Amino acid sequence: MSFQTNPTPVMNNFPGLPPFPDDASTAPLLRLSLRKLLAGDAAECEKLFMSSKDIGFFYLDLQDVEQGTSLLDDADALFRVGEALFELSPEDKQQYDFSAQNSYFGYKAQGAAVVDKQGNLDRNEFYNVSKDDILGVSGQLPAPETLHQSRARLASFMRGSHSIVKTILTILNKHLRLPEGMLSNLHRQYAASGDQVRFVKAPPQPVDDRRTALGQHTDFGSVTVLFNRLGGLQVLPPGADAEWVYVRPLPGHAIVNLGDAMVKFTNGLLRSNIHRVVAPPGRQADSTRYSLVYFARPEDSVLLRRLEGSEDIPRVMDGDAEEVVNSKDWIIRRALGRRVDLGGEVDFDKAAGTEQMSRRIQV
Ligand SMILES: O=C(O)CCC(=O)C(=O)O
Ligand SMILES: [Fe+2]
Repeated sequence: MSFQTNPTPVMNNFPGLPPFPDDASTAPLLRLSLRKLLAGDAAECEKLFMSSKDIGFFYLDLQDVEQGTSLLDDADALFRVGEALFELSPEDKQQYDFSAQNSYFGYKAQGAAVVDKQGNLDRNEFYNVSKDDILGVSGQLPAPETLHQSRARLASFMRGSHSIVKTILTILNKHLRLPEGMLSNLHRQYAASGDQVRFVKAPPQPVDDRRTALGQHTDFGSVTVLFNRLGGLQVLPPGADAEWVYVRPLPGHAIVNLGDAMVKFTNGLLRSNIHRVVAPPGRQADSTRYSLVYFARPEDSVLLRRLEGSEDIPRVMDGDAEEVVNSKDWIIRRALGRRVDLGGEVDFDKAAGTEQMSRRIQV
């Protein structure tokens, strides 16, 4: 297969879905090429570092290299798996909610979590599939037949996404001037971690009652690779007067963003942007919205704190010292802390991540 060397043209809309409205305000995210990043193109790697510091979100063009097109094929296949998965009856799906066992893998019904301090409930359902389960690092969780049949596809998608995450981490490692391989070694594919695929479904909302489907948050882990097709994802740019803007989905691209772990490792040098999901804009609001996500997280036992070994990473000031938590506990607290169906009181702030730092508001 041959690939062009110029940036691939952007196709604005997904065939078969209503278009994203041209008048919606959108985040000006950079569009990076996976092929160039893999080739070590200096300008492209610099753009990756800048985006990771300023916004913490970018598009990754997957169309110009085989590793990218095969990930796009896997994502297409898994979109179909996601549709079938959520067709199961509510009772069938509920059997796979493992939150009572302190696990965030498996199913989360719509309305099982709060989206804000006022206690409004979410409007999407999830199914979280563990990387360790699919790649044989841990035992297998019970799962619906649809997922059993898709294990090979899930494994391929997980390996492909993980490999892209490693490419990103290696570039960031170099630009941060950390000892060689440091970030990568905290994210070994075959070590126990909270890495997961998430299937998401949000049905169209009533015309007179459109609300936030997924509350504002920063992602809990290191790097997120996201595929969505309808608008609705919004980011909050830095600064006190910032207003929410949409991230326009682009065919052939993943949306990549950094999570809390990267903020903690770099004491705020890299940014994990606050984002949320609202009803899709314009004519898209009447369609069912699906997304597919790969969340890469540090290995379970990794402590989330400033990494040693680079003068470029700001020192933690006296008085700013934070509680040090390992990756596993951090994710459990964040993932389950806003669930309303676990019998306890929900303390919205206790389940927070690096949102406050993400705002970049000087106090
Ligand atoms: O559905 C999306 O576009 C984003 C989902 C998301 O932010 C998440 O699951 O953490
Ligand atoms: Fe997210």
